Amino acid sequence: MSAHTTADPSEQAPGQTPGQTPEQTRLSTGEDIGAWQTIRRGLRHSPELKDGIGWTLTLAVIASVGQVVIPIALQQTIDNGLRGPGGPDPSYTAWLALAAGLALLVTSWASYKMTARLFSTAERGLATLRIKAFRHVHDLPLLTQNTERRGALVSRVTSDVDQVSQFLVFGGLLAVVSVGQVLIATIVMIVYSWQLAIVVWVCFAPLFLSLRYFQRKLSAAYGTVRRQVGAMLSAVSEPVVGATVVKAYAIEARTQERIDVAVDAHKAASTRAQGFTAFSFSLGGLSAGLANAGVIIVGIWLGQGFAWGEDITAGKVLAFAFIVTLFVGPVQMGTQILTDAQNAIAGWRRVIGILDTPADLVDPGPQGHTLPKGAIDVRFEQVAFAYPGGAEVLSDIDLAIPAGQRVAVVGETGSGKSTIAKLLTRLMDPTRGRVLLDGIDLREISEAALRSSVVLVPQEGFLFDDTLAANVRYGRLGATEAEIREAAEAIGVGDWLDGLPEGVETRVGQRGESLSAGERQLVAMLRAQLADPDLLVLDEATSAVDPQLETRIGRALERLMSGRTSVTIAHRLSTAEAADVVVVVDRGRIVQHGRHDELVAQPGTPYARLHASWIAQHG
Ligand SMILES: Nc1ncnc2c1ncn2[C@@H]1O[C@H](COP(=O)(O)OP(=O)(O)OP(=O)(O)O)[C@@H](O)[C@H]1O
Repeated sequence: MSAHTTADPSEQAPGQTPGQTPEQTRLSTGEDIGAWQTIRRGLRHSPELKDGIGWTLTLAVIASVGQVVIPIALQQTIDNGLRGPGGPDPSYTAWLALAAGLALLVTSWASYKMTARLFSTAERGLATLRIKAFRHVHDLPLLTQNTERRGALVSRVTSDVDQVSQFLVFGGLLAVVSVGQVLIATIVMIVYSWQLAIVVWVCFAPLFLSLRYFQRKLSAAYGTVRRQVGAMLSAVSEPVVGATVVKAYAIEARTQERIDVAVDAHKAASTRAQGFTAFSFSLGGLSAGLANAGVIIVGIWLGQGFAWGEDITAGKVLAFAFIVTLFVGPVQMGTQILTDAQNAIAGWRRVIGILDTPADLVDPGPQGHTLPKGAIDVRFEQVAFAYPGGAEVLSDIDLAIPAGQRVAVVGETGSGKSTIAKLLTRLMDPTRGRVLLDGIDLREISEAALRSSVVLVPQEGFLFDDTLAANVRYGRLGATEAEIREAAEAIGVGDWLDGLPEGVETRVGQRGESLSAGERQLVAMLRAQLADPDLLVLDEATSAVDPQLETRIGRALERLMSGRTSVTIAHRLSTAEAADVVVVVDRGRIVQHGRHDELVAQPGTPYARLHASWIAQHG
């Protein structure tokens, strides 16, 4: 199969640094979704986030109201308990202290409950979002998945969701409490002295007025930060996946350079975003300082009866100083929340972007056709295919394969053989024409029926880090050990299984590294045999294995194909020789079709040339 099929696009774009946005991505970036729309849609995707919100808000209000108990108690103690008309009143002061203590207990309990609830709701809601996004990634056609760098894709369902979670737990909590505190602090300030309340609000006005501006700046800045996190993860994960190549070619320095560029790009984006935060935070500090000074100066002025004839008490001025801190804290925190919110929204957008990307290989579902059991006949009718943004790589493909026939597809590298296999197994749909199985257009066959009747055995079947049995069961979930054995006997690999240290329970290691290349092929065949397809599409492995194993693989293949229609992308002369029909593909077109001996007898044709080169290589 061509390297393009599974290669990461970033590997194909040497000029592109990891810090750059991969422009070829076909996954929606979500960047055109507005902030409010993101929140609305995010909540729709994770309805759990709204569960019990009423009670959580009530707890938040209790927690906020409790905050003003101290300044009010202080004012009452000073003005009525200590400096009351009849002198100090200890029992009144004691009652006040008791009431304040009780209020504080309730406030702390409410605050604890609210935090716990926010934590669990946020985690539940976001777990759903993560699962949904990940499922959708599975539904996306391979072609779309492969346009996004893997690290970036992973970051969308991991670190991007984490940002949302962090914000919802901490920022969301603080936002609720802060708004409550500002409102209550304002009410209490107005009750105590509307003039001092105006002083405080005037000092904070510039900050409030500039919030919208900062929000826009921060939104853009954090959009870049989230993108760079994805780029950084791909830059790091790629060399880990390709560690063998990195080591074999001693390209650690170049790889490190790519990582350094990605890390630098991320640092630059983060620093820029935090610059805005620092500025708005300082503006908050400045406003707070001004408000404190203003309250004391104007308070004393009013207290001395210099202005508006107000008679403000010492208790009120002191209470005011406390209330200003209640007001300042949340407002300053607000700027931090704004920052977190922008980071979270940028992350949320990218997750929603995944969900927005259409799964363009539409599954007709239960309404779709199923295929009757038994060997399948295949027809390509005027099929053409172009990869997105590229020229046609297959044109005018007409091919009829009767049920049970064994077909070998041959051609030069890059001629389009693997593309035919991908169309036949509906990993992609043709840009023109139709592919029919038993006379039914592939697009009308339900995905479940298709996958149970048609199996693709790729050149390098991916093995998961698990036991051999678990890997083979991807062919038929729930297959018993006896069924696995039966399948192994059917393709003649039972004795090989017995020879493994722990039989079917032998662990295969990451990507099957504990097995040899040839053994991995046997596992792939066993998996296919267990799946029991009616149409088998094989991309013949090119890796050379020892002659004994080669014979065993050949025999297993032979048995695997028997009684089924099979289409093999052949790289070996022996496979073409053994096939009922050989199809020769040249530059995206079928140029020859017939039995091996007929074709080889046509000198000067592409098949004759291929044949000559096989003979030259293998004698
Ligand atoms: N994902 C892709 N995106 C863009 N072009 C692609 C992609 N995959 C393959 N191609 C192009 O399509 C053409 C046919 O590729 P294909 O993989 O079908 O060839 P092949 O005959 O199977 O080659 P090989 O024998 O080397 O595996 C080639 O020109 C290739 O560059």
